[in-house]
Amino acid sequence: MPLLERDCRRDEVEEHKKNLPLSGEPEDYIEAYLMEIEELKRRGKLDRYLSEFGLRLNIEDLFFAGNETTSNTVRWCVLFLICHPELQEKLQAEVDNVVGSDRMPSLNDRNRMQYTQAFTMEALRLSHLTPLGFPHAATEDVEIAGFRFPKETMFLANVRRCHMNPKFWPDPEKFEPERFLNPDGSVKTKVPSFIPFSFGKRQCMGESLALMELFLFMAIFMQKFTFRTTTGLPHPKAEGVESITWKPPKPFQFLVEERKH
Ligand code: HEM
Repeated sequence: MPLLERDCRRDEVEEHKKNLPLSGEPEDYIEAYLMEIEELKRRGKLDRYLSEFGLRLNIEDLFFAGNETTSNTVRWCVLFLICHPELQEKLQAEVDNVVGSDRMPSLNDRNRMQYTQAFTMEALRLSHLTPLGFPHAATEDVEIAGFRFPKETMFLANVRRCHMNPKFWPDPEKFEPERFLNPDGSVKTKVPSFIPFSFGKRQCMGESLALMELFLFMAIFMQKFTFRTTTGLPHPKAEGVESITWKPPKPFQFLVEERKH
């Protein structure tokens, strides 16, 4: 039996099973899933799509899809901060104005912290963490724009090309959060050629969660710390590890200084 099938997340699921049967609202995803299995079993309607093995794979998927992506985007954000100390000052001014230093930033502050949101979006654009998205295959023969694609043709979303296309992004290599702001300072909601979470039926399920997390990371970092290079000079260039599937930033050193309010 493959290792994944035998061991993956078994302990978490077994731990949750000790709380069953539950009567009230589920407290987390695992409880909700297990309760649904129980309910379908009771009604004689359990099919092969819901199972404990499926649950364990789902948990593994969520950890994989949500963990590396978000943590690498935070690393990109820190790298862009040390490349652009002047933008870091703008972010700090925004959090100081909106939140101050007596309480932690929260998601309720998000709508009033447009520059922080725009900075994060620009980091997502320029890092294009998944340069070609994830591969998908046609489930049947299709014709698109006059081209015929047989069943099982592999399709890739060219995220890198969309994010670096000068038609949509003048001077595309430049890190410029203002691209994501309307003239009145509000954040743009529909941005053509911006697909960090891909698009269509299989687009990232964690997009809203990721944007919430990234906002909180940036707002809290900027309230509490200043990030600098070890030389005191701006970091020369934000470079990633070049690969067609995955683009984390190249390793870099930095100093974290606590802000005195
Ligand atoms: C900055 C953070 C993130 C980025 C850049 C990102 C990006 C992506 C991309 C490009 C895809 C592929 C979509 C496709 O197949 O066309 C994807 C899929 C997915 N993401 Fe994310 N993601 C992020 C965070 C998260 C988080 C926090 C979660 C959940 C905890 C998550 C869960 C998923 C799942 C479950 C899928 C598969 C969706 C499916 O195949 O139907 N992601 N993500």
